[in-house]
Amino acid sequence: MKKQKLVVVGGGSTYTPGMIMSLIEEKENFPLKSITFYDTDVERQEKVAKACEVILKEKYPELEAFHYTTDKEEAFSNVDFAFVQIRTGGLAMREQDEQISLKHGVVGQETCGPGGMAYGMRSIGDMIELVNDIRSYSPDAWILNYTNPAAIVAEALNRAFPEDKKILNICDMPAAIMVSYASILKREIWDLVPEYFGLNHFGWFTKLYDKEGNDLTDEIKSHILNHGFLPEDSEIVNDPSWIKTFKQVKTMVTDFPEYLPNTYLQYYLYPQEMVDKEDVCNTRGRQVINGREKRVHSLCDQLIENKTTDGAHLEVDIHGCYMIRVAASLAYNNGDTFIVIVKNNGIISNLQDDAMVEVPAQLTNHGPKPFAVGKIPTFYKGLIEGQLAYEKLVVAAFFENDYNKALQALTLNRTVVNAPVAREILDDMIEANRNYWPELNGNLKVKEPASV
Ligand SMILES: NC(=O)c1ccc[n+]([C@@H]2O[C@H](COP(=O)([O-])OP(=O)(O)OC[C@H]3O[C@@H](n4cnc5c(N)ncnc54)[C@H](O)[C@@H]3O)[C@@H](O)[C@H]2O)c1
Ligand SMILES: O=P(O)(O)OC[C@H]1O[C@H](O[C@H]2[C@H](O)[C@@H](O)[C@@H](O)O[C@@H]2CO)[C@H](O)[C@@H](O)[C@@H]1O
Ligand SMILES: [Mn+2]
Repeated sequence: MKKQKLVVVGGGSTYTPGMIMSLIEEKENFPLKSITFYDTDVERQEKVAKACEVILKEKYPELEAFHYTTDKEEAFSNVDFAFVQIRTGGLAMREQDEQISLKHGVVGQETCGPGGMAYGMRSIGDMIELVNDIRSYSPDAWILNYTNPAAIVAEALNRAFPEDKKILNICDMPAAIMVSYASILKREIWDLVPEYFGLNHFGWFTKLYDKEGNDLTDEIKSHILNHGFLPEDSEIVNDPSWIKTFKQVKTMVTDFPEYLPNTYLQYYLYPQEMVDKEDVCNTRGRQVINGREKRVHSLCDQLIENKTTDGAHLEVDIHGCYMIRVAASLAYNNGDTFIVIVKNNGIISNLQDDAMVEVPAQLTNHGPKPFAVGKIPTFYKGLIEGQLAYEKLVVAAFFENDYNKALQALTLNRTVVNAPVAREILDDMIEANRNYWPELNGNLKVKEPASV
Protein backbone atom coordinates (compact mmCIF):
# COMPACT_ATOMS: atom_id res chain seq x y z
CA MET A 1 0.00 0.00 0.00
CA LYS A 2 1.33 3.42 -0.94
CA LYS A 3 1.99 5.50 2.18
CA GLN A 4 0.12 8.83 2.15
CA LYS A 5 1.35 12.37 2.76
CA LEU A 6 -1.25 14.23 4.84
CA VAL A 7 -1.76 17.86 5.78
CA VAL A 8 -4.22 18.69 8.57
CA VAL A 9 -5.53 22.20 7.96
CA GLY A 10 -6.61 23.74 11.25
CA GLY A 11 -3.85 21.88 13.08
CA GLY A 12 -4.80 23.70 16.26
CA SER A 13 -8.35 22.33 16.24
CA THR A 14 -9.75 20.76 19.38
CA TYR A 15 -10.37 17.67 17.24
CA THR A 16 -6.72 17.22 16.22
CA PRO A 17 -5.50 15.01 19.12
CA GLY A 18 -8.51 12.72 18.54
CA MET A 19 -7.71 12.71 14.82
CA ILE A 20 -4.09 11.70 15.58
CA MET A 21 -5.26 8.88 17.87
CA SER A 22 -7.60 7.73 15.09
CA LEU A 23 -4.77 7.87 12.50
CA ILE A 24 -2.76 5.63 14.81
CA GLU A 25 -5.69 3.25 15.28
CA GLU A 26 -6.27 3.14 11.52
CA LYS A 27 -2.62 2.95 10.37
CA GLU A 28 -3.11 -0.42 8.66
CA ASN A 29 -6.09 0.92 6.69
CA PHE A 30 -4.52 4.31 5.91
CA PRO A 31 -0.71 4.16 6.29
CA LEU A 32 1.09 7.50 6.40
CA LYS A 33 4.48 8.69 5.22
CA SER A 34 4.20 12.18 6.69
CA ILE A 35 1.86 14.45 8.63
CA THR A 36 1.99 18.26 8.46
CA PHE A 37 -0.21 20.62 10.47
CA TYR A 38 -1.15 23.99 9.01
CA ASP A 39 -2.92 26.76 10.93
CA THR A 40 -3.07 30.54 10.89
CA ASP A 41 -2.75 30.77 14.68
CA VAL A 42 0.86 30.02 15.65
CA GLU A 43 0.30 29.55 19.38
CA ARG A 44 -2.90 27.58 19.19
CA GLN A 45 -1.36 25.16 16.71
CA GLU A 46 1.96 24.86 18.55
CA LYS A 47 0.35 23.62 21.77
CA VAL A 48 -1.57 20.90 19.94
CA ALA A 49 1.34 20.03 17.63
CA LYS A 50 3.90 19.64 20.43
CA ALA A 51 1.50 17.32 22.24
CA CYS A 52 0.84 15.32 19.07
CA GLU A 53 4.59 15.02 18.55
CA VAL A 54 4.82 13.17 21.88
CA ILE A 55 1.95 10.85 20.90
CA LEU A 56 3.35 10.16 17.42
CA LYS A 57 6.90 9.46 18.64
CA GLU A 58 5.55 6.74 20.92
CA LYS A 59 2.74 5.31 18.88
CA TYR A 60 3.72 5.93 15.23
CA PRO A 61 7.52 5.43 15.12
CA GLU A 62 7.33 4.36 11.47
CA LEU A 63 6.03 7.81 10.45
CA GLU A 64 8.86 9.41 8.44
CA ALA A 65 8.08 13.06 9.15
CA PHE A 66 5.90 15.28 11.32
CA HIS A 67 5.94 19.08 10.89
CA TYR A 68 3.78 22.02 11.78
CA THR A 69 3.85 25.33 10.00
CA THR A 70 1.97 28.51 9.15
CA ASP A 71 3.63 28.63 5.74
CA LYS A 72 1.28 27.58 2.95
CA GLU A 73 3.94 26.43 0.52
CA GLU A 74 5.59 24.23 3.14
CA ALA A 75 2.22 22.85 4.22
CA PHE A 76 0.58 22.20 0.88
CA SER A 77 3.44 21.15 -1.40
CA ASN A 78 3.36 17.57 -2.57
CA VAL A 79 0.56 16.21 -0.36
CA ASP A 80 -1.88 13.39 -1.17
CA PHE A 81 -4.60 14.39 1.27
CA ALA A 82 -5.69 17.60 3.02
CA PHE A 83 -8.05 17.14 5.99
CA VAL A 84 -9.62 20.56 6.56
CA GLN A 85 -11.16 21.57 9.89
CA ILE A 86 -10.97 25.32 10.36
CA ARG A 87 -13.21 27.65 12.35
CA THR A 88 -13.10 31.21 11.02
CA GLY A 89 -13.67 33.57 13.95
CA GLY A 90 -13.06 30.82 16.50
CA LEU A 91 -15.36 29.64 19.27
CA ALA A 92 -15.80 33.23 20.50
CA MET A 93 -17.70 34.10 17.31
CA ARG A 94 -19.72 30.88 17.64
CA GLU A 95 -20.87 31.98 21.10
CA GLN A 96 -21.75 35.41 19.74
CA ASP A 97 -23.83 33.91 16.89
CA GLU A 98 -25.75 31.82 19.40
CA GLN A 99 -26.34 34.76 21.76
CA ILE A 100 -27.51 37.16 19.05
CA SER A 101 -30.06 34.61 17.81
CA LEU A 102 -31.33 33.82 21.30
CA LYS A 103 -31.73 37.51 22.15
CA HIS A 104 -34.22 37.66 19.29
CA GLY A 105 -36.03 34.56 20.56
CA VAL A 106 -34.62 32.34 17.82
CA VAL A 107 -32.61 29.08 17.95
CA GLY A 108 -28.96 29.87 18.80
CA GLN A 109 -26.94 27.11 17.19
CA GLU A 110 -23.57 26.57 15.50
CA THR A 111 -24.86 25.37 12.09
CA CYS A 112 -28.66 25.79 12.20
CA GLY A 113 -30.64 29.00 11.79
CA PRO A 114 -28.98 32.44 11.97
CA GLY A 115 -25.88 31.00 13.67
CA GLY A 116 -25.33 28.73 10.68
CA MET A 117 -25.78 31.63 8.30
CA ALA A 118 -23.33 33.86 10.19
CA TYR A 119 -20.78 31.04 10.41
CA GLY A 120 -21.27 30.21 6.73
CA MET A 121 -20.63 33.79 5.66
CA ARG A 122 -17.40 33.66 7.70
CA SER A 123 -16.22 30.25 6.44
CA ILE A 124 -16.77 30.63 2.69
CA GLY A 125 -13.98 33.16 1.95
CA ASP A 126 -11.34 31.26 3.92
CA MET A 127 -12.36 27.94 2.39
CA ILE A 128 -12.12 29.28 -1.17
CA GLU A 129 -8.70 30.75 -0.41
CA LEU A 130 -7.53 27.45 1.09
CA VAL A 131 -8.70 25.38 -1.88
CA ASN A 132 -6.90 27.76 -4.25
CA ASP A 133 -3.72 27.54 -2.15
CA ILE A 134 -3.80 23.75 -1.84
CA ARG A 135 -4.45 23.42 -5.57
CA SER A 136 -1.53 25.69 -6.46
CA TYR A 137 0.92 23.39 -4.63
CA SER A 138 -0.81 19.97 -4.90
CA PRO A 139 -3.18 20.00 -7.89
CA ASP A 140 -4.08 16.36 -7.46
CA ALA A 141 -4.58 16.07 -3.69
CA TRP A 142 -7.86 14.93 -2.18
CA ILE A 143 -9.36 17.74 -0.12
CA LEU A 144 -11.63 16.29 2.57
CA ASN A 145 -13.52 18.98 4.41
CA TYR A 146 -15.16 18.92 7.83
CA THR A 147 -15.36 22.73 8.15
CA ASN A 148 -18.85 23.88 9.06
CA PRO A 149 -21.50 24.73 8.21
CA ALA A 150 -20.72 21.89 5.81
CA ALA A 151 -23.96 22.36 3.82
CA ILE A 152 -23.16 26.00 3.03
CA VAL A 153 -19.43 25.36 2.53
CA ALA A 154 -20.24 22.52 0.11
CA GLU A 155 -22.64 24.72 -1.86
CA ALA A 156 -20.08 27.55 -2.00
CA LEU A 157 -17.17 25.29 -3.03
CA ASN A 158 -19.31 23.71 -5.71
CA ARG A 159 -20.11 27.19 -7.00
CA ALA A 160 -16.46 28.31 -6.87
CA PHE A 161 -14.84 25.07 -8.15
CA PRO A 162 -17.47 23.27 -10.25
CA GLU A 163 -14.88 21.22 -12.16
CA ASP A 164 -12.85 20.08 -9.15
CA LYS A 165 -13.72 16.42 -8.59
CA LYS A 166 -11.37 15.92 -5.64
CA ILE A 167 -13.08 18.05 -3.00
CA LEU A 168 -15.35 16.06 -0.70
CA ASN A 169 -17.36 17.55 2.17
CA ILE A 170 -18.33 15.22 4.96
CA CYS A 171 -20.05 15.23 8.34
CA ASP A 172 -19.61 12.84 11.25
CA MET A 173 -23.16 13.16 12.60
CA PRO A 174 -24.75 10.28 10.60
CA ALA A 175 -21.78 8.10 11.64
CA ALA A 176 -22.11 9.16 15.31
CA ILE A 177 -25.80 8.23 15.13
CA MET A 178 -24.82 4.88 13.59
CA VAL A 179 -22.45 4.28 16.53
CA SER A 180 -25.56 4.42 18.73
CA TYR A 181 -27.47 2.11 16.36
CA ALA A 182 -24.53 -0.32 16.46
CA SER A 183 -24.59 -0.28 20.25
CA ILE A 184 -28.33 -1.05 20.31
CA LEU A 185 -27.80 -3.89 17.84
CA LYS A 186 -24.61 -5.08 19.60
CA ARG A 187 -22.71 -4.86 16.32
CA GLU A 188 -19.82 -2.90 14.84
CA ILE A 189 -20.69 0.36 13.07
CA TRP A 190 -18.68 -0.77 10.01
CA ASP A 191 -21.01 -3.81 9.64
CA LEU A 192 -24.04 -1.54 9.12
CA VAL A 193 -25.25 -0.37 5.70
CA PRO A 194 -27.42 2.77 5.79
CA GLU A 195 -29.95 4.19 3.36
CA TYR A 196 -30.16 7.93 3.98
CA PHE A 197 -31.14 11.15 2.23
CA GLY A 198 -31.18 14.87 2.94
CA LEU A 199 -28.99 17.91 3.21
CA ASN A 200 -26.16 18.18 5.73
CA HIS A 201 -27.57 18.30 9.30
CA PHE A 202 -31.00 17.89 7.69
CA GLY A 203 -31.59 14.26 6.73
CA TRP A 204 -33.15 10.90 7.54
CA PHE A 205 -32.15 7.23 7.64
CA THR A 206 -34.79 5.38 5.65
CA LYS A 207 -33.32 1.92 6.20
CA LEU A 208 -30.54 0.22 8.07
CA TYR A 209 -29.20 -3.17 6.97
CA ASP A 210 -26.32 -5.41 7.95
CA LYS A 211 -23.83 -6.64 5.36
CA GLU A 212 -25.92 -9.79 4.83
CA GLY A 213 -28.87 -7.62 3.82
CA ASN A 214 -30.97 -8.17 6.95
CA ASP A 215 -33.27 -5.20 7.57
CA LEU A 216 -32.62 -3.82 11.08
CA THR A 217 -34.72 -0.66 10.78
CA ASP A 218 -37.72 -1.80 12.82
CA GLU A 219 -35.51 -3.10 15.61
CA ILE A 220 -33.89 0.34 15.89
CA LYS A 221 -37.23 2.18 15.74
CA SER A 222 -38.86 0.04 18.39
CA HIS A 223 -35.79 0.32 20.62
CA ILE A 224 -35.94 4.12 20.34
CA LEU A 225 -39.69 4.20 21.04
CA ASN A 226 -39.46 1.81 23.99
CA HIS A 227 -36.12 2.71 25.55
CA GLY A 228 -35.09 6.07 24.08
CA PHE A 229 -31.82 6.94 22.33
CA LEU A 230 -28.42 7.91 23.73
CA PRO A 231 -25.01 8.93 22.37
CA GLU A 232 -22.37 6.21 22.52
CA ASP A 233 -19.32 7.65 20.74
CA SER A 234 -16.48 8.27 23.21
CA GLU A 235 -16.38 12.03 22.52
CA ILE A 236 -20.02 12.66 23.43
CA VAL A 237 -21.18 9.71 25.53
CA ASN A 238 -21.04 11.64 28.82
CA ASP A 239 -21.85 15.10 27.49
CA PRO A 240 -25.16 16.35 29.01
CA SER A 241 -25.96 18.52 25.98
CA TRP A 242 -25.46 15.64 23.54
CA ILE A 243 -27.42 13.29 25.83
CA LYS A 244 -30.38 15.73 25.69
CA THR A 245 -30.05 15.98 21.91
CA PHE A 246 -30.04 12.22 21.39
CA LYS A 247 -33.01 11.84 23.77
CA GLN A 248 -35.00 14.20 21.53
CA VAL A 249 -34.82 11.55 18.77
CA LYS A 250 -37.55 9.58 20.57
CA THR A 251 -39.90 12.57 20.30
CA MET A 252 -39.10 12.93 16.61
CA VAL A 253 -39.68 9.22 15.90
CA THR A 254 -42.94 9.36 17.89
CA ASP A 255 -44.20 12.37 15.90
CA PHE A 256 -42.82 11.29 12.50
CA PRO A 257 -42.30 7.51 12.62
CA GLU A 258 -41.66 6.94 8.92
CA TYR A 259 -37.89 7.51 8.98
CA LEU A 260 -35.09 7.85 11.54
CA PRO A 261 -34.05 11.51 11.86
CA ASN A 262 -30.67 13.19 12.06
CA THR A 263 -30.39 14.74 15.55
CA TYR A 264 -30.08 18.25 14.02
CA LEU A 265 -33.71 18.15 12.87
CA GLN A 266 -34.71 18.97 16.46
CA TYR A 267 -33.85 22.62 15.79
CA TYR A 268 -36.20 22.81 12.79
CA LEU A 269 -39.07 20.69 14.13
CA TYR A 270 -39.17 22.04 17.73
CA PRO A 271 -37.58 25.50 17.50
CA GLN A 272 -39.57 27.01 20.40
CA GLU A 273 -38.66 24.16 22.74
CA MET A 274 -34.99 24.54 21.75
CA VAL A 275 -35.06 28.27 22.53
CA ASP A 276 -36.87 27.78 25.84
CA LYS A 277 -34.27 25.41 27.22
CA GLU A 278 -31.30 27.64 26.34
CA ASP A 279 -29.35 29.87 28.70
CA VAL A 280 -27.94 32.85 26.80
CA CYS A 281 -25.02 33.00 29.26
CA ASN A 282 -24.17 29.34 28.75
CA THR A 283 -24.83 28.50 25.11
CA ARG A 284 -23.26 25.43 23.50
CA GLY A 285 -20.34 27.56 22.28
CA ARG A 286 -19.63 28.65 25.89
CA GLN A 287 -19.92 25.02 27.06
CA VAL A 288 -17.35 23.98 24.45
CA ILE A 289 -14.99 26.83 25.47
CA ASN A 290 -15.24 25.73 29.11
CA GLY A 291 -15.40 22.03 28.27
CA ARG A 292 -13.79 20.45 25.21
CA GLU A 293 -11.36 23.29 24.53
CA LYS A 294 -10.08 23.42 28.16
CA ARG A 295 -9.94 19.62 28.36
CA VAL A 296 -7.97 19.30 25.09
CA HIS A 297 -5.59 22.12 26.02
CA SER A 298 -4.86 20.69 29.45
CA LEU A 299 -4.31 17.26 27.90
CA CYS A 300 -1.80 18.90 25.54
CA ASP A 301 -0.05 20.68 28.43
CA GLN A 302 0.19 17.38 30.28
CA LEU A 303 1.69 15.56 27.28
CA ILE A 304 4.20 18.34 26.63
CA GLU A 305 5.29 18.49 30.26
CA ASN A 306 5.53 14.73 30.83
CA LYS A 307 6.98 13.96 27.37
CA THR A 308 5.04 10.68 27.49
CA THR A 309 1.50 9.46 26.93
CA ASP A 310 1.65 7.49 30.19
CA GLY A 311 -1.29 8.53 32.33
CA ALA A 312 -2.84 10.66 29.56
CA HIS A 313 -6.50 10.13 28.69
CA LEU A 314 -6.33 9.58 24.93
CA GLU A 315 -9.23 8.26 22.91
CA VAL A 316 -10.05 7.24 19.37
CA ASP A 317 -13.37 8.74 18.19
CA ILE A 318 -15.76 8.37 15.29
CA HIS A 319 -14.98 11.93 14.11
CA GLY A 320 -11.38 10.94 13.29
CA CYS A 321 -12.06 7.37 12.16
CA TYR A 322 -14.82 8.44 9.78
CA MET A 323 -12.65 10.92 7.86
CA ILE A 324 -9.78 8.39 7.76
CA ARG A 325 -11.92 5.51 6.49
CA VAL A 326 -13.36 7.81 3.81
CA ALA A 327 -9.80 8.74 2.82
CA ALA A 328 -8.70 5.09 2.75
CA SER A 329 -11.56 4.12 0.47
CA LEU A 330 -10.62 6.95 -1.95
CA ALA A 331 -6.89 6.22 -1.79
CA TYR A 332 -7.02 2.44 -2.18
CA ASN A 333 -10.14 2.09 -4.32
CA ASN A 334 -11.86 0.10 -1.54
CA GLY A 335 -15.37 0.87 -2.79
CA ASP A 336 -16.77 1.13 0.74
CA THR A 337 -20.04 2.97 1.34
CA PHE A 338 -20.15 6.20 3.36
CA ILE A 339 -22.69 8.98 3.75
CA VAL A 340 -21.12 12.03 2.07
CA ILE A 341 -22.15 15.36 0.54
CA VAL A 342 -22.37 15.34 -3.27
CA LYS A 343 -24.16 17.15 -6.08
CA ASN A 344 -27.67 15.72 -6.48
CA ASN A 345 -27.72 15.23 -10.26
CA GLY A 346 -30.82 13.04 -10.08
CA ILE A 347 -29.93 10.99 -6.97
CA ILE A 348 -33.09 12.33 -5.30
CA SER A 349 -35.13 12.35 -8.47
CA ASN A 350 -37.74 14.93 -7.41
CA LEU A 351 -35.18 17.46 -6.16
CA GLN A 352 -33.25 19.98 -8.25
CA ASP A 353 -30.00 18.67 -9.76
CA ASP A 354 -27.77 21.40 -8.36
CA ALA A 355 -28.56 20.69 -4.68
CA MET A 356 -25.65 19.49 -2.54
CA VAL A 357 -27.24 16.45 -0.88
CA GLU A 358 -26.06 14.07 1.83
CA VAL A 359 -26.46 10.46 0.72
CA PRO A 360 -24.63 7.11 0.79
CA ALA A 361 -22.01 6.68 -1.92
CA GLN A 362 -19.49 4.07 -2.86
CA LEU A 363 -16.04 5.63 -2.62
CA THR A 364 -13.38 4.60 -5.14
CA ASN A 365 -10.24 6.27 -6.47
CA HIS A 366 -12.52 7.92 -9.06
CA GLY A 367 -14.47 9.59 -6.26
CA PRO A 368 -17.97 9.06 -4.85
CA LYS A 369 -20.50 7.00 -6.78
CA PRO A 370 -23.76 7.81 -5.02
CA PHE A 371 -26.66 5.34 -4.89
CA ALA A 372 -30.00 6.41 -6.34
CA VAL A 373 -32.56 7.46 -3.73
CA GLY A 374 -35.50 8.01 -6.09
CA LYS A 375 -38.54 10.15 -5.25
CA ILE A 376 -38.88 11.36 -1.68
CA PRO A 377 -42.29 11.93 -0.03
CA THR A 378 -43.92 15.37 0.13
CA PHE A 379 -43.18 16.15 3.80
CA TYR A 380 -39.41 15.64 3.41
CA LYS A 381 -39.35 17.27 -0.02
CA GLY A 382 -41.08 20.34 1.39
CA LEU A 383 -38.71 20.61 4.35
CA ILE A 384 -35.62 20.04 2.20
CA GLU A 385 -36.63 22.53 -0.48
CA GLY A 386 -37.15 25.29 2.08
CA GLN A 387 -33.79 24.59 3.72
CA LEU A 388 -32.05 24.27 0.35
CA ALA A 389 -33.42 27.63 -0.78
CA TYR A 390 -32.10 29.16 2.47
CA GLU A 391 -28.64 27.62 1.91
CA LYS A 392 -28.46 28.74 -1.72
CA LEU A 393 -29.55 32.26 -0.79
CA VAL A 394 -26.85 32.51 1.90
CA VAL A 395 -24.21 31.52 -0.65
CA ALA A 396 -25.68 33.90 -3.23
CA ALA A 397 -25.66 36.71 -0.65
CA PHE A 398 -21.96 36.05 -0.07
CA PHE A 399 -20.93 35.89 -3.74
CA GLU A 400 -23.13 38.77 -4.84
CA ASN A 401 -22.73 40.94 -1.69
CA ASP A 402 -26.50 41.04 -1.58
CA TYR A 403 -28.30 42.15 1.59
CA ASN A 404 -31.72 41.26 0.23
CA LYS A 405 -30.73 37.68 -0.50
CA ALA A 406 -29.42 37.35 3.05
CA LEU A 407 -32.74 38.69 4.34
CA GLN A 408 -34.67 36.27 2.12
CA ALA A 409 -32.50 33.42 3.39
CA LEU A 410 -33.15 34.13 7.05
CA THR A 411 -36.86 34.66 6.45
CA LEU A 412 -37.07 31.27 4.75
CA ASN A 413 -35.29 29.48 7.57
CA ARG A 414 -37.74 27.48 9.71
CA THR A 415 -36.05 28.72 12.88
CA VAL A 416 -36.86 32.36 12.01
CA VAL A 417 -39.93 32.79 9.70
CA ASN A 418 -40.87 36.38 10.68
CA ALA A 419 -39.38 38.91 8.24
CA PRO A 420 -39.00 41.75 10.77
CA VAL A 421 -37.18 39.40 13.16
CA ALA A 422 -35.01 38.18 10.26
CA ARG A 423 -34.07 41.80 9.50
CA GLU A 424 -33.20 42.59 13.12
CA ILE A 425 -31.03 39.48 13.43
CA LEU A 426 -29.36 40.13 10.09
CA ASP A 427 -28.50 43.71 11.06
CA ASP A 428 -27.04 42.55 14.38
CA MET A 429 -25.08 39.79 12.63
CA ILE A 430 -23.67 42.26 10.09
CA GLU A 431 -22.48 44.47 12.94
CA ALA A 432 -20.95 41.54 14.85
CA ASN A 433 -19.25 40.13 11.74
CA ARG A 434 -17.74 43.34 10.34
CA ASN A 435 -14.25 41.77 10.39
CA TYR A 436 -15.37 38.61 8.61
CA TRP A 437 -18.29 39.10 6.21
CA PRO A 438 -18.14 40.83 2.87
CA GLU A 439 -20.02 44.13 2.85
CA LEU A 440 -23.64 43.52 1.84
CA ASN A 441 -25.27 46.06 -0.47
CA GLY A 442 -28.80 46.87 -1.45
CA ASN A 443 -30.73 47.13 1.79
CA LEU A 444 -34.09 47.88 0.24
CA LYS A 445 -35.96 48.78 3.42
CA VAL A 446 -38.30 51.52 2.19
CA LYS A 447 -38.16 54.55 4.45
CA GLU A 448 -41.41 56.12 5.69
CA PRO A 449 -42.30 58.98 3.29
CA ALA A 450 -41.67 62.36 4.89
CA SER A 451 -44.97 63.93 5.94
CA VAL A 452 -46.11 66.96 3.96
N1 LIG B 1 -18.48 18.26 9.57
C1 LIG B 1 -18.61 17.80 10.81
O1 LIG B 1 -19.40 16.93 11.06
C2 LIG B 1 -17.77 18.38 11.91
C3 LIG B 1 -17.61 17.73 13.12
C4 LIG B 1 -16.87 18.35 14.12
C5 LIG B 1 -16.28 19.58 13.88
N2 LIG B 1 -16.47 20.18 12.68
C6 LIG B 1 -15.88 21.47 12.33
O2 LIG B 1 -14.46 21.38 12.46
C7 LIG B 1 -13.94 22.69 12.62
C8 LIG B 1 -13.00 22.74 13.79
O3 LIG B 1 -13.75 22.76 14.99
P1 LIG B 1 -13.08 23.08 16.42
O4 LIG B 1 -14.20 23.12 17.40
O5 LIG B 1 -11.97 22.16 16.67
O6 LIG B 1 -12.55 24.57 16.20
P2 LIG B 1 -11.22 25.24 16.74
O7 LIG B 1 -11.46 26.70 16.73
O8 LIG B 1 -10.78 24.57 18.00
O9 LIG B 1 -10.13 24.85 15.64
C9 LIG B 1 -10.07 25.40 14.39
C10 LIG B 1 -8.63 25.78 14.04
O10 LIG B 1 -8.65 26.35 12.75
C11 LIG B 1 -7.73 27.43 12.73
N3 LIG B 1 -8.06 28.30 11.61
C12 LIG B 1 -9.03 29.25 11.52
N4 LIG B 1 -9.03 29.80 10.30
C13 LIG B 1 -8.04 29.19 9.60
C14 LIG B 1 -7.57 29.30 8.26
N5 LIG B 1 -8.09 30.17 7.40
N6 LIG B 1 -6.55 28.51 7.86
C15 LIG B 1 -5.99 27.62 8.72
N7 LIG B 1 -6.41 27.46 9.99
C16 LIG B 1 -7.43 28.23 10.43
C17 LIG B 1 -7.85 28.04 14.09
O11 LIG B 1 -6.72 28.83 14.42
C18 LIG B 1 -8.00 26.81 14.97
O12 LIG B 1 -6.77 26.36 15.45
C19 LIG B 1 -15.16 23.60 12.74
O13 LIG B 1 -15.49 24.13 11.49
C20 LIG B 1 -16.24 22.65 13.20
O14 LIG B 1 -17.52 23.15 12.94
C21 LIG B 1 -17.20 19.59 11.69
O1 LIG C 1 -21.41 21.31 19.98
P1 LIG C 1 -20.17 20.58 19.70
O2 LIG C 1 -19.03 21.49 19.31
O3 LIG C 1 -19.82 19.56 20.74
O4 LIG C 1 -20.47 19.71 18.41
C1 LIG C 1 -20.74 20.27 17.18
C2 LIG C 1 -20.50 19.22 16.12
O5 LIG C 1 -21.46 18.18 16.35
C3 LIG C 1 -21.42 17.10 15.46
O6 LIG C 1 -20.20 16.42 15.64
C4 LIG C 1 -20.05 15.57 16.81
C5 LIG C 1 -19.97 14.18 16.35
O7 LIG C 1 -21.19 13.86 15.81
C6 LIG C 1 -19.59 13.23 17.43
O8 LIG C 1 -19.33 11.99 16.91
C7 LIG C 1 -18.39 13.60 18.15
O9 LIG C 1 -17.23 13.40 17.39
O10 LIG C 1 -18.53 14.90 18.58
C8 LIG C 1 -18.81 15.83 17.56
C9 LIG C 1 -18.95 17.12 18.29
O11 LIG C 1 -18.89 17.04 19.66
C10 LIG C 1 -21.63 17.62 14.07
O12 LIG C 1 -21.61 16.63 13.10
C11 LIG C 1 -20.62 18.69 13.72
O13 LIG C 1 -20.89 19.20 12.45
C12 LIG C 1 -20.69 19.81 14.74
O14 LIG C 1 -19.65 20.73 14.52
MN1 LIG D 1 -21.64 17.71 11.04
